[in-house]
Amino acid sequence: MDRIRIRGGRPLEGRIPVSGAKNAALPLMAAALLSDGPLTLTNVPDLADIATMGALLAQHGLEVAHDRAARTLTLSGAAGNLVAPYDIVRKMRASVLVLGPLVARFGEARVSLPGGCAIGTRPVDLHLKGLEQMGAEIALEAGYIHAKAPRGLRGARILFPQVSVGATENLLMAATLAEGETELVNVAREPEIEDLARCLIAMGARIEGLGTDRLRIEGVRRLGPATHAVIPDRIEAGTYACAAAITGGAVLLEGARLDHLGAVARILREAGVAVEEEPGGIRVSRLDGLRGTDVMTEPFPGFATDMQAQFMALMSVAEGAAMVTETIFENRFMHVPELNRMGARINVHGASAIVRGVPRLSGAPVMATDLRASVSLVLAGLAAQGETIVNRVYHLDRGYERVEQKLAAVGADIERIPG
Ligand SMILES: CC(=O)N[C@H]1[C@@H](OP(=O)(O)OP(=O)(O)OC[C@H]2O[C@@H](n3ccc(=O)[nH]c3=O)[C@H](O)[C@@H]2O)O[C@H](CO)[C@@H](O)[C@@H]1O
Ligand SMILES: C=C(OP(=O)(O)O)C(=O)O
Repeated sequence: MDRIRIRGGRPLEGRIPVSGAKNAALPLMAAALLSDGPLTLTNVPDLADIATMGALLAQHGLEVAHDRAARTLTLSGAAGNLVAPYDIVRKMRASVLVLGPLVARFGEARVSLPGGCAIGTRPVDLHLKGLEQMGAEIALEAGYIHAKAPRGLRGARILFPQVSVGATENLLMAATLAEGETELVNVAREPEIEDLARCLIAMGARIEGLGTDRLRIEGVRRLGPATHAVIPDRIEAGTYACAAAITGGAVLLEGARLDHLGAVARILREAGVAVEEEPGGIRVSRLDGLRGTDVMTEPFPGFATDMQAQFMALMSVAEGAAMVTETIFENRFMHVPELNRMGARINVHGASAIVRGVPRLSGAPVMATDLRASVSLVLAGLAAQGETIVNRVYHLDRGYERVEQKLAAVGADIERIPG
């Protein structure tokens, strides 16, 4: 298994290109099941998760043409096999996003239950209840969700008791081919949802309410071909903003969008980081010292849970204390013991962590069990004195494209050790 070696202490200076968003690209790929295509996606990041979703769609029967150099993915054909097997779904929870499109288009699907993961139990009850409201019959059999709607789905008014990104995406896709009107209320407003809706509209779907917490979808008989550019990855941008800040550097995040950062930009500014939009992207630089700043994760436009671990790494070297409260996932503090091994002073009390800033972290061998926890250790390593080895790099490869190359290009002493 590959590892990453970092020798910390170098301020990052220069430009970092921001890739297309993983969490936008994955549902967009699932949307290809709704038509014969071709659906051409541009600005697709080259990541392990994209390869996994490509393999899932290929085994459903789609033709998947991925031109990595051109960052383009073309998906065409109709699904012949309606089963999403455990072996693929277990690798990536976003696989469950094939459920809505398959049932809406083919009247049936068998999708492995994704199960829990390192950050929490992550049930899919809201996805299933919504599909039931649209007329699907759902049974759980041998670890699989079996959904049937032989006469197709019908429009419904679905009120989400809790904001869910994945359930919004699954039901939005399903509703595009349902008979009649669907109203989705209290939907997630993450930029990835609007990106999906725009692509569906380009395919011929009728959707209103983009960017709001209420989506109205008038079902159509069929969807057609489209070409769509994936939005820039706001979490990758936020991560590299923290990298610049933790090293006392200044970088231009090429292609990043300030309106997609939501509360992340405001909180970084409160912490003493300059965040300014420029024609080519977002410029981030640390002003004087970092200030301990409290933060609570919330659905968009609140502070993203996917930025919590990175911000905690930043706060571990800030002046004063910060309270970091995680409200989305029940177990998303696995980075804490590892950061503490690097000299951080963090205590967890239930859903909150108190971070008491220290003047300096020290390098250590570390590992993490999920994507954002892993990258928070990379950030800590960039600021730490001495050498840090981050193990289990496959977590990073799920969501960060060429992380070591992008950071080395702006002055970090970082390399991948194949193994
Ligand atoms: C591929 C992708 O885009 N992943 C993102 C997506 O995950 P994902 O779509 O899985 O996250 P959700 O927004 O659905 O989850 C939010 C909360 O709702 C709960 N819940 C969700 C569905 C459900 O049926 N029942 C239920 O109880 C979850 O356990 C969690 O506590 O949004 C998360 C929240 O911004 C991000 O951290 C993930 O990076
Ligand atoms: C939690 C994440 O992804 P997933 O939902 O695919 O696990 C993430 O991107 O931080």
